[in-house]
Amino acid sequence: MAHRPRLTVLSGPSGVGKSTVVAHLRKEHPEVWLSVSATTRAPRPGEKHGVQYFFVDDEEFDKLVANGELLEWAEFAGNRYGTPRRAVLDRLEAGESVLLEIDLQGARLVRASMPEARLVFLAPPSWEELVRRLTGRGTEAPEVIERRLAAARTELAAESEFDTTLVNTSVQDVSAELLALMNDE
Ligand SMILES: Nc1ncnc2c1ncn2[C@@H]1O[C@H](COP(=O)(O)OP(=O)(O)OP(=O)(O)O)[C@@H](O)[C@H]1O
Ligand SMILES: Nc1nc2c(ncn2[C@@H]2O[C@H](COP(=O)(O)O)[C@@H](O)[C@H]2O)c(=O)[nH]1
Repeated sequence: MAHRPRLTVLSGPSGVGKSTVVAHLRKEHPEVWLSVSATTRAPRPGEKHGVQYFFVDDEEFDKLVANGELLEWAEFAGNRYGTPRRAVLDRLEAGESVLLEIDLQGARLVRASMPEARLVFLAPPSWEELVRRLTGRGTEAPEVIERRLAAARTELAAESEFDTTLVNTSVQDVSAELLALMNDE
């Protein structure tokens, strides 16, 4: 019997390894469909429009919101991020599984509008390791790292709102666990 279509939301503090885990999962299982969000954040070196994000300016983001084109959106550490609604609904309606990688505020909004969604929290092995990963990534200025760590304290305190927690000690192990959850009946 085919597994039923499922919306899976992966959240967790900035730097915990969400993108790394999802990239590993999709390399081994290219059939896993990940929603590409819109953001007002500037691209990091190597990021491409339409691949990691749809990079838009404030005016374009305002239009997406005004036209109801976002399933959810949130402001995170000084930038706005949102999930394009149509692409997600098309896949769910076609019976396919969908993966969203979004922040806590977005996860709460999805839970409110689509209670059947499965919410997965990715946790760091320790606070010190989270700081090491976020700092070691080398993509944000020190003041942005501070903002993201402040948000991380709030996100870690909300872990109990999620259906499942996965601890990101090993990228390989946790991506296999995530796939198993997505395929779970
Ligand atoms: N299991 C792991 N062990 C060691 N380092 C890891 C692990 N997972 C991810 N990392 C490293 O941690 C850093 C942050 O990872 P990543 O960018 O995937 O985090 P993120 O949760 O997507 O962050 P953000 O929410 O800010 O986009 C990267 O340098 C990545 O290589
Ligand atoms: N609510 C939403 N959050 C999103 C979305 N896309 C990404 N994110 C989250 O934003 C932060 C920061 O991401 P970064 O790429 O700037 O490091 C992180 O927690 C992402 O998961 C979205 O569409 N909606």
